[in-house]
Amino acid sequence: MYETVGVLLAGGESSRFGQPKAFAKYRGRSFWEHSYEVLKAETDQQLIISRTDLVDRMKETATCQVIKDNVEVKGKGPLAGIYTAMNHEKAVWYFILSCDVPLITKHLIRSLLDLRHPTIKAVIPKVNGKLHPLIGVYHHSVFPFVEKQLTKQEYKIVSLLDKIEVLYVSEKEIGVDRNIFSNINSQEDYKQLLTNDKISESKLIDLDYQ
Ligand SMILES: Nc1nc2c(ncn2[C@@H]2O[C@H](COP(=O)(O)OP(=O)(O)OP(=O)(O)O)[C@@H](O)[C@H]2O)c(=O)[nH]1
Repeated sequence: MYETVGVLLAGGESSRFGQPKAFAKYRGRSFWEHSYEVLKAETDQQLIISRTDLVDRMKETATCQVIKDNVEVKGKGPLAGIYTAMNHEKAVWYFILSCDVPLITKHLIRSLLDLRHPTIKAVIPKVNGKLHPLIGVYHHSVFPFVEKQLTKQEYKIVSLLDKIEVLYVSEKEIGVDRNIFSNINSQEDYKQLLTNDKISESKLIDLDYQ
């Protein structure tokens, strides 16, 4: 049994994005590869949970197992991905990470893992009052709660957080910029990401030039 398994959630419909967002490119790499890289650096083993039609493409690059959601929970959203991962690979802790946060850093993953404690079941960022349950640490004992929620067709992850002991931590407490939590749902979000990037890159060039 591993101490920490990094779970990359890369399934879902991407209906707001209009195409599988896991494969959108940012700085020369697919979104999912950005999440995979930080998990690989900070966890003992990694697992990617995705859709049947995307699994083969990810296997070309990933050096961990890439599996599809369990058939009985398929199409039920991120909670289904968490269920599939916990059911497939036994670990003490799981770092759950979505595939649509391309600014994510290893430092953030490590900082959240460092906050694990025997009396809590999850460590979740709360940024400017907004929860980020798909960038968080979960203890294995959360699994029965996940299972029960799916049985009751209660798919919201915030409902899960209401039932377990959670340590909420702000970006200020971790000492990171809130931009790294940006998650890309729509083409508008994506355009914004690329626009911001060009601005920051040009700023860097200007600074170098001075
Ligand atoms: N394994 C798995 N991952 C999922 C599932 N649904 C969403 N995800 C992942 O969870 C994260 C958040 O997904 P959302 O943006 O809420 O949902 P989505 O279905 O991808 O996109 P929308 O259709 O636009 O809501 C992303 O990393 C998705 O890849 C699912 O059913 N299974």
